[in-house]
Amino acid sequence: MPITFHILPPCTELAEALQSKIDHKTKPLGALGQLEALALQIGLCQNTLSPQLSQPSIIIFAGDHGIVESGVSAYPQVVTAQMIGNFLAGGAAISVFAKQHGLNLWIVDAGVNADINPHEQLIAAKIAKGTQNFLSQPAMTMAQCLTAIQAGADIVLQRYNAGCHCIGFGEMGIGNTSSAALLMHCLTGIDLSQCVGRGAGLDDAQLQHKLTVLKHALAHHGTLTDPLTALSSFGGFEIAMLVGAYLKAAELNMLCLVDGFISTAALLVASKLYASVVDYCVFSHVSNEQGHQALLAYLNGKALLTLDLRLGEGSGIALAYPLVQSAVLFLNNMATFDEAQVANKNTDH
Ligand SMILES: O=C(O)c1ccc[n+]([C@@H]2O[C@H](COP(=O)([O-])O)[C@@H](O)[C@H]2O)c1
Ligand SMILES: Cc1cc2nc[nH]c2cc1C
Repeated sequence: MPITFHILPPCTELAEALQSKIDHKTKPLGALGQLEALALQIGLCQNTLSPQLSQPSIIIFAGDHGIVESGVSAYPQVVTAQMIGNFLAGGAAISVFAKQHGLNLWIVDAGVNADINPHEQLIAAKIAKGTQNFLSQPAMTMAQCLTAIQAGADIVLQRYNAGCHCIGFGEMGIGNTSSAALLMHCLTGIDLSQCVGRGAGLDDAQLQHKLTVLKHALAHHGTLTDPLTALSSFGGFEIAMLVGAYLKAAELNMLCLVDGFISTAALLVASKLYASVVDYCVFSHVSNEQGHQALLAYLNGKALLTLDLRLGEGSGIALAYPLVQSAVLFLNNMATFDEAQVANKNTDH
């Protein structure tokens, strides 16, 4: 890959000590279930027995998609730019939930088809005003794709340097479930019909049309199995930036929170470049978008929440964040059997 990341699997040296710390807490062995696995993962990612969720942040990458002119979304393209206004004004679901949980929120213009006014929470990184329609040409050039990956990585490095060690990535882009579905099909081999869903809200007939359009796109490009070629052919600028963001976060040993279908498809691309990136990721929820469950299974991911969300914009991350917080808090603050003078499990029979 022309851009290099240095991603190692999390160091397992502390695994035994972390498990022992978890097992000595005042609870039946294993009784905190998935939170125990989460605490262990966070400790391993940060390589410490006492992890911290400093400056937890969500970054939303936004971009527009040329394929929208082929009628694959229930909503018009202009919604992407309008929702950026809503994010910045504090009126979107993610604005409300991020504020509820004390999460910093940043919005990245990765390639929205409009001029966006400067704002203190806006990061201007526009590659172009939307991608090309991938029905008959690549969505972007390879040079644009690499620039976007690097930009996503640079944005994460800035947050890291500002003290952030726990980060989640959301996305906004009318049409981007079409990109995600094609990426999933090309890189997993799962049948296209299993990867294509209703997105922001297609009816049955519209869903059939979307599947037909995406089949035509595949017929034009062929089933691309090289991750960067698939990404530049079918991706959005926001998806390419997400790829760079995940890879940089993993390189920096940051805990990475994953949102819904599109965010997970971007992680799939990243994992085909560097498999260990997934070890740094926590899957916040299973989206209602057709394909997400199979995609999580492909990545061996176990999601924290099943709430039938299909919103994107990092909303599942914000909702799952209190569970991540609870995992860290029990590991750091719960009493051991000795400290609380509680009798431990019988070992004499
Ligand atoms: O996160 C998800 O699982 C998810 C599922 C369906 C739709 N979305 C959001 O809806 C938009 C894409 O839907 P569509 O139908 O325009 O491709 C985009 O802005 C996503 O954030 C997100
Ligand atoms: C209104 C709206 C809000 C969204 N947020 C993320 N994707 C979205 C798609 C639509 C259509």
